[in-house]
Amino acid sequence: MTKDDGIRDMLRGLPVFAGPLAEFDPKAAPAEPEELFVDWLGEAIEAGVHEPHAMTVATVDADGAPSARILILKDFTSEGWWFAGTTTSAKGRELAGNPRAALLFFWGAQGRQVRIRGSVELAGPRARAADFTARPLEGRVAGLHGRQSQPLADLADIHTTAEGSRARLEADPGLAPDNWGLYCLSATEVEFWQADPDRRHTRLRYRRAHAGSPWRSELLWP
Ligand SMILES: Cc1cc2nc3c(=O)[nH]c(=O)nc-3n(C[C@H](O)[C@H](O)[C@H](O)COP(=O)(O)O)c2cc1C
Repeated sequence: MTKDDGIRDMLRGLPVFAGPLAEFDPKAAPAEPEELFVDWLGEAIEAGVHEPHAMTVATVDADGAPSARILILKDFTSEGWWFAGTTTSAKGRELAGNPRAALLFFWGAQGRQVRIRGSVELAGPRARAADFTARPLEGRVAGLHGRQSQPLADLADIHTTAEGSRARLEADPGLAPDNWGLYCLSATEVEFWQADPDRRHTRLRYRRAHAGSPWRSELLWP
């Protein structure tokens, strides 16, 4: 047996949909996906899912090449799903060039994923600064440099920069980097996926032409 065979066997031996899984009756689903998202998020929190507000955010670069990373969901309002990071990071540059993204929530213990697609808008300067200043001190210390996604010459630079940032924030707690970005994704497509131990998974997709138009939903083959 080669080393590769060992990895394949290990992977194929891992359980999936081990449960106990959540249940989902699409016939009882609300007319709008926002309500169902809030229900599922609440159930993930209640079930003790680790970081249930962490989501994969996928963007594309100027060549159409996709890129994905985990971000924290900062808010969910009638406008959409909010997240934050710097406007000069890879994701910030990609969103400036193509303001569309996909979000993915995976709540594995319940056998659930929610897939969201839509357009993204950058909030205005006051909302962006307010988002930064509302962060816990450690988050502000870590983010004040505004150099997210730039090459780092030496690990020690993180510590010296953090010490400098802490001193600046202690002197002026209202400081925020100019390139702090707060983004809102307005969805045109939201799909709820519920695993079934017998692999008869349930998929319910909502779509609408644009924000403000009515949602239509349909079941999909798993
Ligand atoms: C659990 C978790 C939460 C994260 N939350 C954020 C976040 O809210 N904002 C952020 O900019 N990066 C966050 N990150 C780091 C990103 O995944 C990523 O490394 C960073 O945003 C740079 O990505 P980019 O180079 O594609 O712009 C988080 C990472 C993890 C694992």
